[in-house]
Amino acid sequence: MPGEGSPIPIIDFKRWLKAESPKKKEQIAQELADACCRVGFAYIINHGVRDDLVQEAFAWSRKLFDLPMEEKMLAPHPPGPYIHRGYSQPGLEKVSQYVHKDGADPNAEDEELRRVQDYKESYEIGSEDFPDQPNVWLPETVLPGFREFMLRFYWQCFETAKELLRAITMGLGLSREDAESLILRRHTGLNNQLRLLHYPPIPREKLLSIEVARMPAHSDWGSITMLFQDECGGLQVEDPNKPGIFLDAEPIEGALVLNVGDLLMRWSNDTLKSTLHRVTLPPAQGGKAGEITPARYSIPYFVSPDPEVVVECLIPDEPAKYPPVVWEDYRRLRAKLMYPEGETAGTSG
Ligand SMILES: O=C(O)CCC(=O)C(=O)O
Ligand SMILES: [Fe+2]
Repeated sequence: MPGEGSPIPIIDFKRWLKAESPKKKEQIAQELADACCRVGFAYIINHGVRDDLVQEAFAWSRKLFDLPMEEKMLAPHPPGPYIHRGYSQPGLEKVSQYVHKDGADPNAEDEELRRVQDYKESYEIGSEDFPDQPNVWLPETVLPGFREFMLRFYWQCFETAKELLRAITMGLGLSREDAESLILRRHTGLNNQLRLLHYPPIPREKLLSIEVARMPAHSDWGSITMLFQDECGGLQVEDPNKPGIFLDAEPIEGALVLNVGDLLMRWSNDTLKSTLHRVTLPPAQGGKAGEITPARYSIPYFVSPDPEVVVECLIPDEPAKYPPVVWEDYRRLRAKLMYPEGETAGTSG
């Protein structure tokens, strides 16, 4: 069975959602927090997002990316890195762990980073109640029902996200009251991001020779990420015991992949790990010359606090490893080189 022997633990979240006693809840919370401390990643089964909704989300995603380019371009990602919504065609977004250096020329840094393009396309969706990041929708006639479904899915995912956040923070030792006031209340759902991702088929050699990438190694920036992936495979997670070595995080039917982002790492003073991960060749392929790697679809849901929230060490009696940071400032710092400054979808790639 995929996942067997993997250092990424499989957690049955029904044991939290349907726990008969606070003691049982505590147990599962500790298991989850332990996975987040050791690996930063866990497979979550019985997570509470209904399977028919997940399947429908993938069906919509396929429909969206199957549209002709001119139609997808009716919902273009706005110019520059700071508003992250709408459609990005292959080559527009460049994922990396690189952070803009003060005083450096961002154009030169950007050119260097973009030598290897990410061969993927994406569509980003947020809540409708957040004017700083307005959604960019396709005209309803192009994909009738898409908008309504995606917003419903967004809020469904948030229900599970809140429970996961609750369990992780209580597993870390926070009282229920502290978990609510310090973490949950700062995550109203306003500022999450639902991302549809499509990695088109590509000759294996192009990925092997790093002529192009699917998604290079990076940590996620926010609090937690819930990832739904199709059966293709290709997600890899850095081995917690061997830096630089990446392990396959093979898809497990019905499971979502949970990972800790930079903010929970900072809040917990590095107790919780924000682990590097990437998307590359799927495992166990024949490797014949000219072989084409199949298309891959994935749907991450990034959970973040509200923009003005200050993130600082919550662990008592420990010297803070990171200075306090406002989430929106940190997001901008990480976003700066992901999209060419001032360039809009359609003028790149
Ligand atoms: O496509 C995937 O499986 C991973 C996506 C991811 O890591 C991201 O978008 O941050
Ligand atoms: Fe990621």
